[in-house]
Amino acid sequence: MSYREELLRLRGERVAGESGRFEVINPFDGEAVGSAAKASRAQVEQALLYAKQFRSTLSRFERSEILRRAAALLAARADEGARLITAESGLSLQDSRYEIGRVSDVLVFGANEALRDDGQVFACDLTAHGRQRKVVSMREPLLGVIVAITPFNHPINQVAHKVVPSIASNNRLVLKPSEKVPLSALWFADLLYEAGLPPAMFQVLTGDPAEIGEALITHPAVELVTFTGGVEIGKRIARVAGYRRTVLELGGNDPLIVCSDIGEGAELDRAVQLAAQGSYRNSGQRCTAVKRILVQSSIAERFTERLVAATEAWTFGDPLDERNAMGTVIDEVAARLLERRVNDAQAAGARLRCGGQRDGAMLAPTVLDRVRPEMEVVLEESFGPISPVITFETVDEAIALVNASRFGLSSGVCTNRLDWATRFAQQLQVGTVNVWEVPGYRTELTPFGGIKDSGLGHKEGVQEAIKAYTQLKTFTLPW
Ligand SMILES: NC(=O)c1ccc[n+]([C@@H]2O[C@H](COP(=O)([O-])OP(=O)(O)OC[C@H]3O[C@@H](n4cnc5c(N)ncnc54)[C@H](O)[C@@H]3O)[C@@H](O)[C@H]2O)c1
Repeated sequence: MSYREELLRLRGERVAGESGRFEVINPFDGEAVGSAAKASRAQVEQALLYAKQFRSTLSRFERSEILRRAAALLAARADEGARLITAESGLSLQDSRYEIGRVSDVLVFGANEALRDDGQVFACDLTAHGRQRKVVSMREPLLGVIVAITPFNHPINQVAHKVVPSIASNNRLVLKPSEKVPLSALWFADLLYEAGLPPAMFQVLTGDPAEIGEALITHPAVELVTFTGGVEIGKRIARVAGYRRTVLELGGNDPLIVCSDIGEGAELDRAVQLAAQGSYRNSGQRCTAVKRILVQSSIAERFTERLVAATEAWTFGDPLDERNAMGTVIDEVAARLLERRVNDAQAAGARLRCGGQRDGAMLAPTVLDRVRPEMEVVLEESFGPISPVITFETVDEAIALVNASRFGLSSGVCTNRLDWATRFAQQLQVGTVNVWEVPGYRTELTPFGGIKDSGLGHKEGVQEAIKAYTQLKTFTLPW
């Protein structure tokens, strides 16, 4: 892949950053993939004012067509997009291709939702003091600008989940993508412009978050800040955002709970596959990756043996090699942190069953058992390919273990007992309970998001994001 020298997407033009440039490094081989512009605070102001003065008059049909054309362009360039994601993130091509498929779904759902008017008509003669009137509800785009800030772990899909609902609802959005993976966000922006998107509806500012972060969050033109990323930055945004809407999608520490009623036959293998996929796909860097595996003690040893076999069969290495299921984590600093947590857990009594080796930003898929809840590897979000196995005796204990976490994003449950599945669904303090699926299972359309430190309960997913990006106005009529 040739070196990409990128510019801002500002006021409908490609513009150099007033604060210089930064390099984007391939985490696998340490080579520079390209460089991106550092926007200045003055350029943040320019972008926001340009967006603020623009009011889109695109019809539902026109917005839907832009998104459909973008989906067609993406399909035609899927390989190019996947290779760019892999080059700047170290994710395997298998993972990157999967991500492109998800982005396509976001575009298609966005195109469909753009055509859907969810306005309601309410009769008013429903009570003794009612009257012969009607209340009609309708959605309008925000008056102010949307600012979106995205993390590194799904370089294009995180961006798609912000901008597609914004286009579908006729808003204007300014994006600051992760400085670790800015190139694929800019590539995706160009694809949307080519599909006919007016540039004022989507601008991209790359740069140093320490320099431009606060300006993006506090400028008076900004009505909504939508952020996906870690808890620390998310809470900081909540503190400084002031009187404006925020949507915060933060970290997770999701469990896969494996109950003994499934036995030790084929269903145990199914649970093992879910554990491995949930832990290692996307290099374990999903907010909803399996970060703790809770196994009922009577089947724990058989489960762990088979998980070790599945983990040793998980291919990893050069992300561009199509045979490898897994590439690197985002950088060596992240890999070293994971390695240290694995070592600390061992020192505190956990047993390393396989993996644990690190080479640069590459951490081998790793299974630990005899893990206790107070070990850092499970107490904190460990954003990488680690399967820590914790045992439990009763359903009550499993629920208490999950709920003791400060996170509350999603969960997966392997049981065939409806009474247990129902208890988990009712009592786990999380945004999602997936029975016989990984915690990360979702469609791009459906509501998604966490509680506690994982978020304030505002949901994403194309449909919910459109709700967050609009104001619901009512008008009443005398009939
Ligand atoms: N809940 C979800 O939907 C979801 C999805 C994916 C990832 N995540 C979380 O994201 C995290 C990993 O991503 P990350 O390491 O890129 O997260 P991060 O919090 O380090 O960075 C996220 C974004 O915030 C920006 N940022 C940093 N400092 C800022 C500041 N002072 N002001 C404004 N913006 C600032 C970064 O540049 C980046 O664009 C994990 O915790 C993961 O769980 C959550």
